[in-house]
Amino acid sequence: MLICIPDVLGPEQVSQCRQVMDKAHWQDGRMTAGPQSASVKNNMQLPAASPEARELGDIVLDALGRNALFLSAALPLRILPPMFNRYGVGQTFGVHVDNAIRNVPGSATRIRTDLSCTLFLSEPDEYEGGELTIETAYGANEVKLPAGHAVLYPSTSLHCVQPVTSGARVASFFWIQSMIRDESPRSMLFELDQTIQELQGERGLDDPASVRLTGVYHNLIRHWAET
Ligand SMILES: O=C(O)CCC(=O)C(=O)O
Ligand SMILES: [Fe+2]
Repeated sequence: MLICIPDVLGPEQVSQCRQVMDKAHWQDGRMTAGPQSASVKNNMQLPAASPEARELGDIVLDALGRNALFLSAALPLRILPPMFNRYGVGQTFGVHVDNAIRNVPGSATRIRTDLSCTLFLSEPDEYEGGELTIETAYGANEVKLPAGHAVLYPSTSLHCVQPVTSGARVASFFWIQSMIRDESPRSMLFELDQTIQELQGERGLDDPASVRLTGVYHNLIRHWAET
């Protein structure tokens, strides 16, 4: 399942991020890639330990923690510190799958990457190309979203970033270990949660059928979740 999450950051937060990124020192993106992805990766990144990456990462994490759609879709257990990338003209990231396990920089903690997320920080009219192409069972999806919007997709998917042919594309990207390891139960829980919220909107929070369904939702989480 591929989910677009609008307005993770508002316009002021996007411009705050952009100002910090404009002044930051960038490094070759291959520094954080495994051997297969390094061979197809050609972009720039903010060093993970840099003050800029930490400052911006906190803004993104804070926004994610308040985003009901993100929380419902990802059911996050751990989120890796957000990273930031830039593709100038001619830069691209060829087809790859993200590493299954990643170390949290500067700690012994490792996370399993269940979900990958790109939060767009450039407006679509600032660059040509640069679509994030995600392969799904139903074909390839090309994703290019307004600045401040994010796409969440299973880390099991093959994906690539098309070459940028004019302008530059900046984004935040990060990985999530979900409380629900597998895509299929996670998607069902998301559907159920969204449906319950719709029912509650129509019938009120104390509608008996919605209350029973809310019970089912939590009991399924109890059944499936790793904490
Ligand atoms: O830039 C993007 O949208 C995705 C980056 C990516 O796939 C990666 O760093 O593994
Ligand atoms: Fe990737």
